[in-house]
Amino acid sequence: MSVLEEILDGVRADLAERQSATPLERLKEQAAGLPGPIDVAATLRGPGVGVIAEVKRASPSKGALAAIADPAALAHDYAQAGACLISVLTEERRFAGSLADLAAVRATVDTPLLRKDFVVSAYQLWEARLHGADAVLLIVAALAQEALVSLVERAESLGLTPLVEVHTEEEVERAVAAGATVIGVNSRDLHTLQVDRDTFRRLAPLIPDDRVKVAESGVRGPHDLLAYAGAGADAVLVGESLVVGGRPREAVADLVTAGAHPALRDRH
Ligand SMILES: O=C(O)c1ccccc1NCC(=O)[C@H](O)[C@H](O)COP(=O)(O)O
Repeated sequence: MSVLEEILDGVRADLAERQSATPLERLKEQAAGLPGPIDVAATLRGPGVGVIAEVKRASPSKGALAAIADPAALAHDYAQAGACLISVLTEERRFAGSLADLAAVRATVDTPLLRKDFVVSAYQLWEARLHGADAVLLIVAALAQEALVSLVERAESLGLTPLVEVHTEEEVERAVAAGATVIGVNSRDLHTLQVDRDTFRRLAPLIPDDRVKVAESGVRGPHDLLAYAGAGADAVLVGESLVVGGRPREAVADLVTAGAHPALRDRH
């Protein structure tokens, strides 16, 4: 069984428990009257190359990364440093995240938020909405095409922007066919966990120019952002290097400065 399949097994088991504790109808009632999410595709089309900063405590590839006692304080640092979107991992077993983290971050920053999880059901979209997300990750490798199309539509109907993640040529085709507006190329292979930054350079030309292109994983500093930008990225998603370096605010600020370079300003 691959790491991704193991993660998905755990996600489905935890989801079944939450669904039996709180039926979908109850979630919908709780979400009624919430302010509408921000249009994250429009945010990512802003000038320069945007920085999506991730609250990431642990990962299957590295184990524990950082003891983040106060995810809201970390997100506040990210926001102050100019991150255009904050990604909050909510998967509990392998990433040590939670929906409580997402809600705490929402209560603290106005920056748009991405619920970063392994979404397999519309129930998780309602949870995302209820806990303050503006966008949700949908991983093509984790979903059959019918489910992907349905989740893209359901997310958009709730005002959530789907960030549709791909890692292969075939997955790019599936994301485009599903109508994804924002497509993330993950340089990390979710089966082997190997990071190959060249993946973005290979796949980006296959993504139509009217879609937003996000380069995910493996950003160690401004030089990697600039390399992804040179290959056509509109934004980069960064986790590990921000939380292990001990200077998250400065690390995001350095990336934001690189992404705002005049040569990158009018690229959209
Ligand atoms: O990070 C992992 O080990 C991982 C393993 C299996 C599935 C997903 C995984 N990570 C999710 C991500 O895509 C990253 O958190 C995100 O792109 C940031 O990457 P990085 O900057 O390399 O931490």
